[in-house]
Amino acid sequence: MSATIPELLDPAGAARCVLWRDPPSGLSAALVIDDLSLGPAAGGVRTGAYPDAAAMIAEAAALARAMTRKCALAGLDAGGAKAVVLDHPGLDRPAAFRRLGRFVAELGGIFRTAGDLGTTSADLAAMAETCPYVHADDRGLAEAVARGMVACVRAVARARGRGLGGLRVAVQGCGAIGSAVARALAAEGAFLLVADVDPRRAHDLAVATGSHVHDPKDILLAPVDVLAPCAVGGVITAELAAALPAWAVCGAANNLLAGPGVAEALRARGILHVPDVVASAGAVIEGIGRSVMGLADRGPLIAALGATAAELLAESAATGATTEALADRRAAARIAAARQQ
Ligand SMILES: NC(=O)c1ccc[n+]([C@@H]2O[C@H](COP(=O)([O-])OP(=O)(O)OC[C@H]3O[C@@H](n4cnc5c(N)ncnc54)[C@H](O)[C@@H]3O)[C@@H](O)[C@H]2O)c1
Repeated sequence: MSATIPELLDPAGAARCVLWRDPPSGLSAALVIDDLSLGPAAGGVRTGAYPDAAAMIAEAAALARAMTRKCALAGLDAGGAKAVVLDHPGLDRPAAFRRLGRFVAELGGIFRTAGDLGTTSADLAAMAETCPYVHADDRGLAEAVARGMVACVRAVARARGRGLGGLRVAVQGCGAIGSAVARALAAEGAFLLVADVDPRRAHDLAVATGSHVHDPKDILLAPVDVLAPCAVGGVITAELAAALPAWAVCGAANNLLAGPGVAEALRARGILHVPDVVASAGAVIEGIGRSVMGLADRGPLIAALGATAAELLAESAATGATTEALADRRAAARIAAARQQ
């Protein structure tokens, strides 16, 4: 990748990028702060293998942009950010995450963080030893995502005159989020197929929820009502959108559409789509609602995600615009209003 750092960030936004290195622990990390118009920037720490620094920054920038939209849509006093940590054989995880915590603490609270794909509970606990701006209760955050997802899946079901009982849902990914989502949907009587590239995780979740394990290679094409991708992003491509048996897509994986034309491909086929910036917002509502906004009860904001999903679906049906475009417009309007104050 030969792009410069400014080219990797959102050209319309006021993004900042910080690179951190700590040779003794093997830490290499990038932070992108996308927007601070509504308050401190919120976003998790993702840990993964990246070919180079440009790839890390590009991923952080795309995820930070999505966090800005997510916070704005959820009514939070927060902007968006994302940190990514390079996973490699020389990474001393406890030392690296303690060091990362100190780096984040130096920012004085403009970046509020938690877990994300590939970052473990132990990593977060190590980070929280050195940083007061880490929400280390990843289980509580996953349960908050699950509550928001249930509200959004209920909204798509209602749009088809259905309830959650007997609804067939395919859940891709049985990690922190996929597990919590599957448990919550199973408790509401949904019929679940679950899949993970780690067969043990899928098996354990299926046993715990009374659901069925599906082959991870074709879970996206499973003959279900609702597809719920809860693993990696970019899984809904234009080709998949053309072939999808499900009549709705509602997943918590961040940036789950592979490109800008995919939302329209789904809409053109009549597939109901809840943008992941709405469906997955439970965690950031829980974290920011408590630590920044001082809300004793974050439940109403999480429940409101279902109402937002229903409004976007209804507006999309009435206007022909995609739910993704409508969500973008709402988020941009709230941020523009805040910038004028
Ligand atoms: N953790 C949070 O608070 C949070 C909040 C909102 C959104 N999200 C998003 O939810 C998604 C999952 O995050 P998580 O925290 O559960 O991560 P995780 O690392 O705990 O779990 C991810 C799971 O997906 C599996 N997986 C990876 N690729 C797969 C594939 N191709 N097919 C099937 N399974 C696959 C992994 O084996 C793992 O079990 C991510 O996109 C993340 O950005 C996370």
